[in-house]
Amino acid sequence: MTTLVAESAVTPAPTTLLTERIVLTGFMGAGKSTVGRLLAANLGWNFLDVDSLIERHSGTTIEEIFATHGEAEFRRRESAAIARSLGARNTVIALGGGAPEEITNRLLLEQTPNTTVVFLDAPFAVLFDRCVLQEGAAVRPNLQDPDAAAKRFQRRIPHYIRCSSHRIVTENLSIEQTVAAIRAQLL
Ligand SMILES: Nc1ncnc2c1ncn2[C@@H]1O[C@H](COP(=O)(O)OP(=O)(O)OP(=O)(O)O)[C@@H](O)[C@H]1O
Ligand SMILES: O=C(O)C1=C[C@@H](O)[C@@H](O)[C@H](O)C1
Ligand SMILES: [Mg+2]
Repeated sequence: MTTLVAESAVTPAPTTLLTERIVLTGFMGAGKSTVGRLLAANLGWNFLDVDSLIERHSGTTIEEIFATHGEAEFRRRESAAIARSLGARNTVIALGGGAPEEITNRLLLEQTPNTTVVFLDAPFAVLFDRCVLQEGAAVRPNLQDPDAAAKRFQRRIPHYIRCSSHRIVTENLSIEQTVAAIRAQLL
C-alpha cells in the first residue's frame, strides 16, 4: 500500500477558489506536469502528478509497465491512481495524456464534486516538438511512432474537450503565461 504523498506539500494559507481541485488534461507535452507544478506553487496548493503516482505505487517506471504488462494494465493502474488522487483537496492534479480516453476516468472526473478540469491545448506538431526537446522524452511509450501518436491525438481531442470546463491554447504562451491564464479563468 502506498500512501498518497503530494510532491509539494504546503502549509501556509492556500488561495481559496470555488473548487477543491484543478485537474489538468491534454496530450503529451501539453505541460500538465510543468504547468501543474508551477500553478500549485503559485496558489499555495499541493501538486499531484498521476504518472508519478503510478510509478511510485508500482515501484517501477511507466516505460517498464508498458514493456512488461502492456498498455491495458497501465490503464488499470492509471484509473486506480486517478481515483486516489481525486480524494485530495486544495490540489492541482496533472493527468497522464491518455487518461480521458477511458470511460472510467471520465466518470471519475465528472462525478467528483468541486473538481475543475482544464484542457491545455496546442497543435500536435508543437506538442511533439516540446516532447522531443524534453530530456528523457524518448521513454514515452506512446510517442515512439509519430504517425500513431498523431492518430491518438486526433482521437483524444473530443474527450479532452468534453471532460473539461476550461480550455487554454498554449501554443504561443510560456509556462508562466499559461499559469496566469488558468488563474485568470478560475479566480
Ligand atoms: N507554453 C508551454 N506550456 C507548457 N510546456 C511548455 C511550454 N513551452 C515549452 N514547454 C515544455 O514542454 C514540455 C511539457 O512537458 P510536460 O512534461 O509538462 O507535459 P505533460 O503534459 O505533463 O506530458 P505527459 O502527458 O507526457 O506527462 C516541458 O519540457 C516544458 O518545459
Ligand atoms: O498519452 C499517453 O498515452 C501517455 C502519456 C503519459 O502521460 C503517460 O501516462 C504514458 O506515457 C502514456
Ligand atoms: Mg506529465
